[in-house]
Amino acid sequence: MKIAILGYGKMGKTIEQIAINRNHEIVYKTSSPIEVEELKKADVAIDFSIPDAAFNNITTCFKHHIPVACGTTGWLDRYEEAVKVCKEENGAFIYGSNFSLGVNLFFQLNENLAKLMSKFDEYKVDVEEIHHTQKLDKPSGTAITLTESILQHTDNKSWKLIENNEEVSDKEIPVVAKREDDVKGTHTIKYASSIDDIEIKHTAHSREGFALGAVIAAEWLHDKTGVFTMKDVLGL
Ligand SMILES: NC(=O)C1=CN([C@@H]2O[C@H](COP(=O)(O)OP(=O)(O)OC[C@H]3O[C@@H](n4cnc5c(N)ncnc54)[C@H](OP(=O)(O)O)[C@@H]3O)[C@@H](O)[C@H]2O)C=CC1
Ligand SMILES: O=C(O)C1=N[C@H](C(=O)O)C[C@H](O)C1
Repeated sequence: MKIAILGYGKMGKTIEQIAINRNHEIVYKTSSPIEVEELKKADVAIDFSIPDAAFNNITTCFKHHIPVACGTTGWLDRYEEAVKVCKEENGAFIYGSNFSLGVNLFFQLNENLAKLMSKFDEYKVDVEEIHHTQKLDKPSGTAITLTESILQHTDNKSWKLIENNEEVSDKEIPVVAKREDDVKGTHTIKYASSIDDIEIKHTAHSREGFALGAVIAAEWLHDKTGVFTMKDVLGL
């Protein structure tokens, strides 16, 4: 496939290496607003840019009928708008807050655990994410996906970002975001009671899992139209 990489930063560069190893050709890579004539050389685009750029990048892809896999986080307030444009343009779109196989399995584990724990009021849940200090958004997209899934399966009503030990109400899930040197991405879900704690945790050791998942998603998407998630790609 001919691939356009929108956002040639830490992830864009890792994606380039993995795509080349899988015999794809990178026909366009940019860290600036899209030049349409360059984009049109591609069969598929992969966006790992910045929160302020993702919506324009992906809707430009829809308008020019280039399928797009987007991993950029921190722009999700415009997700429904993006889906609408995709449908109007008969485009192809997959958004994943986290493209790694391990995290997508962890999403399933989190959902199953939330269903089980919803029957036991004595346990209070919290979510913690740790990332490198260059990350622009907080909490991480992955932490938001995990928390939204817990909300769907429990009596909790909303979540709250905790930065300075803020209080939370009984029905709020605290989401703690920490920034430490070069941490690639660590997510922990903890159910705590006065007697014991139950925790599940995913630790990324490198960016390769995210990048491989994104390339696999782009391969899967490139001949389709519609709006998809990694559950569709992985058959979960
Ligand atoms: N879904 C997933 O699996 C994963 C998602 N992510 C997400 O991917 C995104 C990128 O992460 P990462 O690579 O670490 O970040 P980086 O900051 O390393 O890369 C972002 C790149 O986007 C560039 N950029 C700025 N404006 C535009 C624009 N208009 N169009 C295209 N590119 C632009 C930046 O350029 P400049 O530096 O010049 O501003 C930079 O090169 C983040 O939102 C992150 O949360 C990260 C890992 C996994
Ligand atoms: O910015 C990152 O690095 C990461 N961002 C994604 C997120 O916000 O969840 C995925 C991964 O954790 C790495």
